[in-house]
Amino acid sequence: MASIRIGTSALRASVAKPIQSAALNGARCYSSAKAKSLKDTFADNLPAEIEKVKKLRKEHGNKVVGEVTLDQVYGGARGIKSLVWEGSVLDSEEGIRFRGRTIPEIQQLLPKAPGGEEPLPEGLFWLLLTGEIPSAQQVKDLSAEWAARSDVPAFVEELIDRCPSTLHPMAQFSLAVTALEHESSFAKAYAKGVNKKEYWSYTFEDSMDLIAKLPTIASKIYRNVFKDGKVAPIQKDKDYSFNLANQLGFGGNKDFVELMRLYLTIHTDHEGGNVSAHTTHLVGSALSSPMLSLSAGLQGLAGPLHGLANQEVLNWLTKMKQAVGNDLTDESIKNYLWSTLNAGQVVPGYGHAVLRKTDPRYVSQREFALRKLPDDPMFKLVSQVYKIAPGVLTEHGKTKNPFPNVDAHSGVLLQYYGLTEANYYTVLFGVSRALGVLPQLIIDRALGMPIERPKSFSTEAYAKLVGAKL
Ligand SMILES: CC(=O)SCCNC(=O)CCNC(=O)[C@H](O)C(C)(C)COP(=O)(O)OP(=O)(O)OC[C@H]1O[C@@H](n2cnc3c(N)ncnc32)[C@H](O)[C@@H]1OP(=O)(O)O
Ligand SMILES: O=C([O-])CC(=O)C(=O)O
Repeated sequence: MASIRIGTSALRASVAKPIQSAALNGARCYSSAKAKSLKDTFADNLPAEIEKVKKLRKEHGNKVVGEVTLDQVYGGARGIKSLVWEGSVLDSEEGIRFRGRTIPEIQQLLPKAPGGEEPLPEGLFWLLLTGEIPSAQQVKDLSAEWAARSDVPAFVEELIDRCPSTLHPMAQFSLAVTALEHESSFAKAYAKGVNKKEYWSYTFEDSMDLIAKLPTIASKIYRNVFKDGKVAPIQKDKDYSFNLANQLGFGGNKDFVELMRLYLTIHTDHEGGNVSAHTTHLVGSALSSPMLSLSAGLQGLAGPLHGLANQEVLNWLTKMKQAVGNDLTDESIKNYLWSTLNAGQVVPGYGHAVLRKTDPRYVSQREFALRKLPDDPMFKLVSQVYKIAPGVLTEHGKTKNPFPNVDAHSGVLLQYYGLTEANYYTVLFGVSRALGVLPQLIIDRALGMPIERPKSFSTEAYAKLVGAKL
């Protein structure tokens, strides 16, 4: 015990100093007099976290954690244990746990807005980064801090204004996030030759700035492409989800604001292997700034097998209604599912690389719908598809998971409140995903994680490896 304490305090000294010097170097700190700030909380916990990993590796570093088959190599690395992700772990049957907590648990535990029912995503960001449930005051301070950092540089707004409205919102989003590189304190500090031990502090500052600016950027894209181009200013005394809802033009609807709080909370993190999280981590491992790393992750999220599936689901449902007309019987839905499969297409919103049961994120959205929009015809259609699709997909016999994922439900909630433009939906997913992948980037830098570089072989080389003749 004593020796761990000595080790920890020595580490604490070596980490604490650079934090101070980072602050002196101009890295911003908005710590509250009332409650311990997020940065201080993370910094105080860091020496013990570093020590934990050091000890684990020292004592067990040479233990085998898995073996890899040739099928896994050709099968999208499914199931290969090769990443470290602290924020969440995904169980194939149970679904996601954020720092050990299920979605219903975080709905209970995380602070809510006054009069609100859903957790504030600020709280989940705190939990993902520190492993601790923040107090209501800490979450309030974080909302205020993000609001204070929300100004978007004029050239980024102009860049968005210059995009043709036919450029997909996700391409505009990742473009704008890439352009924020101009503001990166990490990139500037690195260029000046900052000490490795200070990387995390600048990564933290960049991540906070980046997250703070996303509602204005996301809303600018929405308002430019679909409305009058005007975006309301951030209200400094309001929470992140209220501001996003308000800037999109839906701030007057309390239920939509609540939906945003739920939506931004549940879409954050899904362990490290999904395309957006893994890409952000991979690009970040080259010490690219948080802006460039997140932008890369967003570009992965924009693929139809990943986050873009939420737009595909609503489009698919709309096409089904057009094809089938008002006769939405179980039989006609079944036939439509088969026509999708027989055309060699996937049923969007169904299946998953890891999950083998209904996604608990789907369940939490369904519960929201049952409370707020039980009679909406699109919700009823989604529910009817939920009854039929698993059976059809099972009979089809290809997918390992015939149940719905998060994307099967999100669009139907948004369209109910008037956000009907499906090809915008993944931008909202991206705002939330930033809150999940950036904590890990900060942790990666704090733990000094190395550049990622797995081994590849040619088919000939693999054949040789397994003793096959081609
Ligand atoms: C936030 C998220 O990213 S959640 C996922 C969002 N994506 C979607 O909803 C798109 C539809 N779903 C899919 O395409 C897949 O289920 C994925 C991409 C999510 C997972 O892919 P995999 O892990 O490869 O799934 P799985 O191992 O079950 O695939 C086996 C076969 O079933 C097919 N399959 C999987 N899901 C579906 C589906 N929903 N509809 C039709 N076929 C499917 C695969 O295309 C694959 O076919 P192939 O052998 O001809 O290549
Ligand atoms: O885990 C995955 O592969 C995809 C997913 O659901 C997510 O990233 O949210």
